[in-house]
Amino acid sequence: MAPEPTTPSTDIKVPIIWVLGGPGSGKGTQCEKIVEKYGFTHLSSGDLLRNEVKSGSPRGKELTEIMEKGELVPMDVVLDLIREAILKALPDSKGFLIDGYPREKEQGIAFEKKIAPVSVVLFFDASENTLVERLLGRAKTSGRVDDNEETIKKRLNTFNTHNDQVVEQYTEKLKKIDAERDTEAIFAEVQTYLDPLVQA
Ligand SMILES: Nc1ncnc2c1ncn2[C@@H]1O[C@H](COP(=O)(O)OP(=O)(O)O)[C@@H](O)[C@H]1O
Ligand SMILES: [Mg+2]
Repeated sequence: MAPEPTTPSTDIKVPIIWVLGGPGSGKGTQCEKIVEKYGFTHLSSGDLLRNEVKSGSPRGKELTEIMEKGELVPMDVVLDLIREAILKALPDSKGFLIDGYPREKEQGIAFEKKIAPVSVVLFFDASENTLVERLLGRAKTSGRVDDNEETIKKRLNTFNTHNDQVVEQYTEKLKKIDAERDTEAIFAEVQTYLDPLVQA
């Protein structure tokens, strides 16, 4: 394997899309549809973290404790995992969907500094009632340690504390999308933001 560059990978020419929204806002659902149409590489920070946990590494064990509390894991860990995954997929990728990252203002700044500038920020906006309802529905089948009522409340609280500061850094790039609607209506709007990125 080639050694990792120590400066931002200025050779990333494909679009980078951040997918933001509270837990249960439909990020994963929309990313699936985006992958199907655009063939982008989907990287969910949550999945990367959960895979690290499964690997049983010391880093994974530390993460389990934090995730069970519904808190945010240290920024460098997430960014390293995302960076490794991007570099690995880069040779064949048409673009990257970064699902659930950044969760904090500093994470966004660090990403653009260490990896590459973001092309578009999709923010799926839904009320707290909607989020809780959907997560309790997902809990029946997901098997996720954090899909229970107590942790859900903490995750929503964590999200609400940080998200405003994340999104207020972006103006033109930020696309705030009403995520209370059905999946197809949301995806129709999503396409209006992504189509321009892939036109020659
Ligand atoms: N637009 C929608 N309308 C109703 N339910 C939805 C919608 N989008 C997603 N869901 C459901 O809500 C739950 C959470 O969706 P998910 O995509 O996993 O959210 P996230 O990745 O943002 O946490 C899932 O059970 C999913 O099927
Ligand atoms: Mg998800």
